[in-house]
Amino acid sequence: MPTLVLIRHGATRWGQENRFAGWGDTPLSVAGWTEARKAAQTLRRANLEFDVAYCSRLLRARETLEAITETMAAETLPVVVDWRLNERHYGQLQEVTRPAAIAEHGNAQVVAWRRDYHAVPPLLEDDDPRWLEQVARFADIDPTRLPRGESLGDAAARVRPVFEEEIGPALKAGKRVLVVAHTSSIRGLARVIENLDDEASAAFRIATAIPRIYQLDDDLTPQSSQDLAGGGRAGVRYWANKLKPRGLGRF
Ligand SMILES: O=C(O)[C@H](O)COP(=O)(O)O
Repeated sequence: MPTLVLIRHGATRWGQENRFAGWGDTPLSVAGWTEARKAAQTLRRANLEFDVAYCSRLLRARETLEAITETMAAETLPVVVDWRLNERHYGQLQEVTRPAAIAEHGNAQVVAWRRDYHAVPPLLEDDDPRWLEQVARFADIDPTRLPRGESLGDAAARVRPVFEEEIGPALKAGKRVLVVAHTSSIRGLARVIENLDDEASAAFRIATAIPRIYQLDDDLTPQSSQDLAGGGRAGVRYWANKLKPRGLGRF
């Protein structure tokens, strides 16, 4: 039975400061490194091993994967780094603290930008230093393909082909797959895997550095999902979710 594990990166420095991160390249905080290593220990205790890892190109995801492979003594794990697994692009909100954004735009607007599936935050403009830095950081990608700000739906549409063209075929080929990404790129993957509608997609949440394990059938229809919380002496604790049949929304 194909097994897929999704992990959101560990806590970050900007997260500590309550800043919108998006495509901004904030590193893990000390706590983030610690929780990423704990996630790896939890995976080891659950006897999970991988044949390939897919990772976003943002530093916080790559550092999380580094912590996991070091802790699991799996440094030779093949890794595919794909910018399409990056976080949803937060446009002009990137680096701004949530309180500052609310002070400028009002709470209702900020809530809509965060959780309305189709709301697009203000886009980065050509002369914005954040855009210029992004174009330099992704110099190998045609800049017309790079987002300047995305809705949750835009990000999900960007992520979908990574599942359909890369992760799905790897699973069908019998590979055990680990994905290290972000709230909204994982939201996009969960939308495909669990067949979520817009409302359920927008409501989707995943905690930092808590592995989510899907058991899939050979058609990649999920049979169960589990959030693997820390172990301690009691051993690994699972929160198992019985998935409803496709089309009935999120369990
Ligand atoms: O990009 C970010 O800052 C977060 O990963 C997601 O932020 P949100 O929960 O405010 O959408």
